[in-house]
Order: sequence, then structure tokens, then C-alpha cells
Amino acid sequence: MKPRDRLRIAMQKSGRLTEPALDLLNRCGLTFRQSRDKLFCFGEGEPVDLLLVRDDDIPGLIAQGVCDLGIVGRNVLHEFQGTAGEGATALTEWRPLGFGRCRLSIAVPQERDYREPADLASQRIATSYPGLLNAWLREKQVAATVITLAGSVEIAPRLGTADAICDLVQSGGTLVANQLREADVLLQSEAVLAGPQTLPADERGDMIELLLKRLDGVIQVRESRLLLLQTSRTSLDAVTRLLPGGPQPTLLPVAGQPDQLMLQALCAGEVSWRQLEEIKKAGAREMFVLPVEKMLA
Ligand SMILES: Nc1ncnc2c1ncn2[C@@H]1O[C@H](COP(=O)(O)OP(=O)(O)OP(=O)(O)O)[C@@H](O)[C@H]1O
Ligand SMILES: O=P(O)(O)OC[C@H]1O[C@H](OP(=O)(O)OP(=O)(O)O)[C@H](O)[C@@H]1O
Ligand SMILES: [Mg+2]
Repeated sequence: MKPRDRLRIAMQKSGRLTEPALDLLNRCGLTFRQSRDKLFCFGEGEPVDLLLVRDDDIPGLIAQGVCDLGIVGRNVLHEFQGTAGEGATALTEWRPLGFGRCRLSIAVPQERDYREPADLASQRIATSYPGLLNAWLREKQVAATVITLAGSVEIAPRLGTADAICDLVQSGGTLVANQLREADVLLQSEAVLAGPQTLPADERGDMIELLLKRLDGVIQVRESRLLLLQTSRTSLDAVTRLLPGGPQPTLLPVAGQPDQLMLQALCAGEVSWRQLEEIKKAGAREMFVLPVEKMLA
């Protein structure tokens, strides 16, 4: 294959990962000329282009060297790795990207008992992920029949063509709608930046390193929250113990109230309502959770 001097990233043409993937690349300072319904988008500022494809094709395109990187669900990447066979280019997950979160799970009809993988012995399990399911069954030493379906896997038990399924679950709504219940989890998934284990030894390798650095900054900021609250000095220890992980908080005096302190803490992830309610119970008040737009340490 002819060597390329521009980096090429494969991403989903149209689907769940398209918008968030493009948004992430934009935040990394990458913009593209052609509209998204075209197959190829030319990078404007940096030498980075996009190839828009079906998500299932992304790992293969990287393995063949047609693309240098890809944004794809971990489920699709692992399925490819499990079925690619000997001699295929080894791919790796360079970064988890924090969107497209779901899990690959076993589900059984609601009325059926399930305690452990051995309960699936001699059963028919429908899935679009035969590689991952077979590997899991092997690991659990369970002999079952794997039925591969391209889609609408959830309907198989009702049609009588399978006893259980192995499919993606997010809210669980699709399972409930099909009178199924989640019984076991094979894989926690999210979109990842995938690429070959060894980076190209030319300018593309340098570009990938630059992109990884920008991605780290963007992901860190996206997940950070600034927590502001007021607390009395006596409640400070109890409040501080409940703060989500992050660097040491900053304490500021409150004008005219010597007993009170203003606390400012950078949190590494989302702060939930439940956490806020706990912190309030410990003595905090006037609480604000703010998104962080830019950060320069
Ligand atoms: N319900 C869900 N919630 C969150 N993420 C999901 C959900 N379902 C799937 N995903 C993740 O998003 C990825 C893309 O899902 P999507 O349904 O768009 O794929 P697709 O129908 O296979 O698309 P394509 O046409 O590109 O083959 C999945 O591989 C998975 O990683
Ligand atoms: O647990 P839930 O929140 O219900 O999500 C899970 C469903 O989402 C995905 O399907 P999608 O909605 O993409 O439909 P498709 O597989 O028919 O494309 C997946 O294949 C499950 O069927
Ligand atoms: Mg697909």
C-alpha cells in the first residue's frame, strides 16, 4: 500500500457514535471540509482526514492499514479481535472516550431462573456477537449453541428460536419490552479510540501523539466539575470526607462570618444529586456544581 502522509481516522457514518465522535474531534481542534453524508471528509487545519463507514468495518479498516485510527464501540473492537484469526494486525484501545456506554449481557425470559453461567448448558443463545459469546462460554466452561443473528436479537426467545440472548443493554428498556431480564454481563462497553499496537514511524505517528495529548485534555475537562459550597468550620471534616475524588480543595473565608468557610473543589467526574444531598446532610449549604470549560494546570 502507498504510504500516506495524512492521518486517516475511521468513524461511524450514521449512528449513535457519529455526533459525539465528531464533537470530540472538533474539540481537539480538528475540523473537516465535506459534509457528513459523504464517505470522506478532508481535514482543514491539520493533516487529519475522516473515513465515514459502518461501525462493524472500522477494526478491519485499521487492521488493513486503510485507516490509522478508528472511533468504535469496545464491543465491536473486541468482537473483531476475537474473530480476526492468526496473523491479523493486533489492535489496541488507545483511549476510552466516555460516550456510547452500554454493556454486552446475557438475557433470559423474565420467568426463567438464572443463577450462574452453567444454567445456560445445552441452551440456544442468539447473538450478534458470536466471538465474544463463544469466548465467554469457553472461559466459563459451558457448552451451549450459539445462534448468530444480524439484528433484532431480542425477539428470538419469543419466536422460539433461542432460549436466551446475548446483546447490548443500556437502559434495559428493550429487554423489558421483550419480556426479558438481564442475567449476566460479559463486557462493559463505551466508544474507544482504536489503533494498531505500534504507531506508524512517520509524521502520522507524531500526529497521533499530538492527538492523544489533546484528547486527554479534552476528556479531563469534559469530565471535571467545580464544586462550590459553604460550610461551618465544625462541619468541615465531615463535608470534606464526602467530596468526590480530585485535588485538595481550596478554602476561603466568608466576609463577616468567621465561623463559615467557602470551599472550592475540582471533582474528577460527575457529582450526583445523591452525593450533593449527603454532603448537605453533613453540614454544607449554598452548593453549586459548575462545568469546567478550559483548564491549564
Ligand atoms: N442503547 C445504546 N446506548 C448506548 N450505546 C449503545 C447502545 N446501543 C449500542 N451502543 C453503542 O453504540 C455503537 C453503535 O451503535 P449503533 O446502533 O449506531 O450501531 P449499528 O446499528 O451497528 O450502526 P452501523 O450502521 O454503523 O453498523 C454500538 O456498537 C455500541 O458500542
Ligand atoms: O437497553 P436499551 O436502552 O433499550 O438499549 C439497548 C438496545 O439499543 C441497541 O439497539 P438500537 O436502539 O440501536 O436498535 P438496533 O439494534 O435495531 O439498531 C441495542 O442493540 C439494544 O437493542
Ligand atoms: Mg453496525
